[in-house]
Amino acid sequence: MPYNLPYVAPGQVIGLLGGSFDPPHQGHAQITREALKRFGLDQVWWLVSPGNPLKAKGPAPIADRVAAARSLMDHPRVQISDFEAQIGTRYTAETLKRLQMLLPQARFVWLMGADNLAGFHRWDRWQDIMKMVPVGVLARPGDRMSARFSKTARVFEKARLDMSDSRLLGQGPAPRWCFVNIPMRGESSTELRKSGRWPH
Ligand SMILES: Nc1ncnc2c1ncn2[C@@H]1O[C@H](COP(=O)(O)OP(=O)(O)OP(=O)(O)O)[C@@H](O)[C@H]1O
Ligand SMILES: O=C(O)c1ccc[n+]([C@@H]2O[C@H](COP(=O)([O-])O)[C@@H](O)[C@H]2O)c1
Repeated sequence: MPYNLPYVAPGQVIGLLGGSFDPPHQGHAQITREALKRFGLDQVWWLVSPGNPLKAKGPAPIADRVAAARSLMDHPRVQISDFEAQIGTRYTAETLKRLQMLLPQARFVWLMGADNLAGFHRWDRWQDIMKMVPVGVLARPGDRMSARFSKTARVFEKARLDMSDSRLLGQGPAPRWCFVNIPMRGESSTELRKSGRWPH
């Protein structure tokens, strides 16, 4: 498989969790386990970003973040990838376009925490992203309301799937998105960097 991507059988549903992972933490692990269950995913790939285009300060070296992610998340259905660094992009729309071209047999679902839905309308080609892949949103402490009343939630109101149908998210065409309430964890990379537990 090119770019060291895992094998994908026809029709498999792959959740993509893009992130800075600077550092990775149990909040990432929690939403990944919940996404596998709640959205009926076959695999989740953590796409370790070369750097969020909206964050002014660059993250720690990608090799360190990938290594930390691999040691934190050892799960048979989760893969850690530096695909975006390999193809030279930081933009999700471009990443999705390339993955869909490379793996036409796969069904991709974009995953994110509620904080990212709240600011999603600032992402490059955000409406195109919504039309390219279904989007699964996972509750995060403090962000449920801002996500619910976000511009994206309003513009794509009709494409929202009820939480009780979350397992169908990857089975139908985009645009469709689903917010799920899950047992939440409060960890954040910002807090871990401040506490000095990440040597960067
Ligand atoms: N505790 C958490 N609960 C729910 N979602 C989370 C949590 N932590 C991170 N996420 C989600 O995981 C993805 C990657 O997050 P990221 O790597 O930026 O971690 P972060 O803790 O939000 O980092 P930072 O504090 O540097 O912004 C994002 O979609 C984010 O919303
Ligand atoms: O494509 C964009 O414009 C864009 C803007 C902001 C964030 N993203 C992606 O969203 C993911 C989450 O970013 P972060 O820094 O919150 O972990 C990560 O994969 C980023 O590359 C993408």
